[in-house]
Amino acid sequence: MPTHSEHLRYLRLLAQQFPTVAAAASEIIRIEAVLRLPKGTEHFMSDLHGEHEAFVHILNSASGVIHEKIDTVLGDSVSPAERAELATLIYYPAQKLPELKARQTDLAGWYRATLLRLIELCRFVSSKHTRAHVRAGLPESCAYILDELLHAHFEDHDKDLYYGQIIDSMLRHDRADAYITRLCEIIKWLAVDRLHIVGDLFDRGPRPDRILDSLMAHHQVDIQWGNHDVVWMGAASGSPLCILTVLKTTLAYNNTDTLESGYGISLRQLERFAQRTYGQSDVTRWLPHTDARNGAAGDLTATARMHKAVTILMLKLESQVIERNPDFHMEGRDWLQRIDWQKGTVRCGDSEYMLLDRDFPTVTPSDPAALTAAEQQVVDGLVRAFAESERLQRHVQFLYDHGALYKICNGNLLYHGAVPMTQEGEFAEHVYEGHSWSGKGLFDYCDRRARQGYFAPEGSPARQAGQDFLWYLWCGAQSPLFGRSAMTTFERLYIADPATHVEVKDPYYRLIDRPETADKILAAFGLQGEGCHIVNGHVPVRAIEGESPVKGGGKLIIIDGGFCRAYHQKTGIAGYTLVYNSRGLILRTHQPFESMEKAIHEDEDIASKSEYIYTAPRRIQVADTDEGVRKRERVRDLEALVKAYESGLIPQGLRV
Ligand SMILES: O=P(O)(O)OC[C@H]1O[C@](O)(COP(=O)(O)O)[C@@H](O)[C@@H]1O
Ligand SMILES: [Mn+2]
Repeated sequence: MPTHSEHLRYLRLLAQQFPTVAAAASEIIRIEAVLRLPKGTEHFMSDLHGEHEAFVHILNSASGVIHEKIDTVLGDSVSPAERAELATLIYYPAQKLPELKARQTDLAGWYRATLLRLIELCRFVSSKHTRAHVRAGLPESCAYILDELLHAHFEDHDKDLYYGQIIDSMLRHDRADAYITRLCEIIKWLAVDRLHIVGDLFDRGPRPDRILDSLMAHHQVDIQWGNHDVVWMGAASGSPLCILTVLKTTLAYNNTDTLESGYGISLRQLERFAQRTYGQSDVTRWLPHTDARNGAAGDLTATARMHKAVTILMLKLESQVIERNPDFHMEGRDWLQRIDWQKGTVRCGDSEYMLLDRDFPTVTPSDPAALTAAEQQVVDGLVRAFAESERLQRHVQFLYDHGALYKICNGNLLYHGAVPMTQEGEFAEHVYEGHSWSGKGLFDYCDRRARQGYFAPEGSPARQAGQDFLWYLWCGAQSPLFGRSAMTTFERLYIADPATHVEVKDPYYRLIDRPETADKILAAFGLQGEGCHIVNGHVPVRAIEGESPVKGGGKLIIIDGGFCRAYHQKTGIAGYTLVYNSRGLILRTHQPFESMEKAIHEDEDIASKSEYIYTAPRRIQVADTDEGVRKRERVRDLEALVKAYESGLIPQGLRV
């Protein structure tokens, strides 16, 4: 609670902005009007995994929201094919506009019809917003005309004539393309207020860097980090182990483009080292995943050699990190210390297994975690290249600025992985740095440690500890971003017995089938009530086996977007996204996306099914949202200011 004098000081500051009773009162009236508007639409996606084309399509189409608006506004008077064409134009104006223009025999007529349709649509999507909000988002060059088009009244004059005149003059001055493009952008902007990304932007798919560029251009986005994101954040922070881990996945998916073209990180030095060291080795086991083997045979062999080189480097650095972090309790996964170099076997759990690859030319058995001089050089070069990639640094800075381990927004709790639990359904306790953490406390602790890896002073022990923790968040058994017993990368590469490949899910994933688990988690994060839900990513939903993404009696939804092509066979469906508008929470089920090429030229949209999983008892207003809480506080302050004016405590018209 502020003291009386602090409060007065604050009111005097507010008085600078609203110097009279009239000014303060009209601001109160304006805010109260906004509070009664319907809540803006939120759009949720997760597990994008570098599939930028599918991501851009879902983003542009707002998971089908745009198409629905078109259907509502234009209805049956316009054919389905023309509506689909208009939808494509809105999604991809730069690519679709030239194509459509080239096809017209009466171009002026087409311009008129298209502009009129876009204006109608724009008026419809702007109806939930105040005029000031819409005006603030209009590009300066077109602001005046667009404001006129969107807000003109036609009580006493002819709308068609008025629009007709404006459009004619746009055509005469060759401005129609610019206005069409602007209108398309505004429709997308107004249709979705806020975008939530529930983790895993990186890995497997080709261009996560392009996804990040799109997100950075978005008007309002937040990110809940996934395990694949934190390891890239660790890599950009300068953690050698995180760098090798992201390289391992990148090479296994033959995605060197992400690094070389996307981030300007050259793999030449690594490639030469791999050629020198493993040139004579059989690297068949190290070839990229079968569905990622596009490229010449020679290139694939070079990739396989690099894959092997980084894996062995990764194992060495894992050994070092595990040793210096007893808190992680990962000694059982310190593989290089568990190998019998003479016999060529490894101890996994209580059993001994033959190694499938016994070729370790860079390992000294007495000190297996030590890097050779040549390996150290490769690692140093990579650390420098990651640090010097400006684009990667910009992207990771953005992930820190707009991201967190979890988010609470308008009654919903969003996180990527799991809240670690005991078999009995209690929040599991974990001791780090001598303190025990669980539930929300564990999430807050992990968030702090993740930031430490990037923000603690260069070269400090705190920074290294934070980076080690970023790696733990990627694969640790108690990491809320991972939620599995172990990441069995080593076992899959080196041990034939498939029983060792199993990753056991945290009890959380069983317990979320019960409604009380979701309620317990929500309560721990300070949320309760009908409208509160948990939005979770991370695990592909096996729709093919009848699994539903809606758990906990409807309180928890797993929305792995299923963008990852490599997983389509497992899920039998592309995935899920969520839309939360003023009427409730809508689950969208999407079929796989073919390509942007097809979407643009054949108007092929992603087929989606949509179902309400929560219907609000009445239309949700801005007043019911987090923004509404802030606005109501503002109203209270302004009312106090009015009182202060009326009682003479603060003189009106005061300027300092
Ligand atoms: O299928 P891939 O790409 O080889 O990777 C498998 C690994 O990915 C993981 O599933 C983690 O990735 P997700 O966060 O996307 O689930 C690990 O549990 C597993 O070891
Ligand atoms: Mn994940």
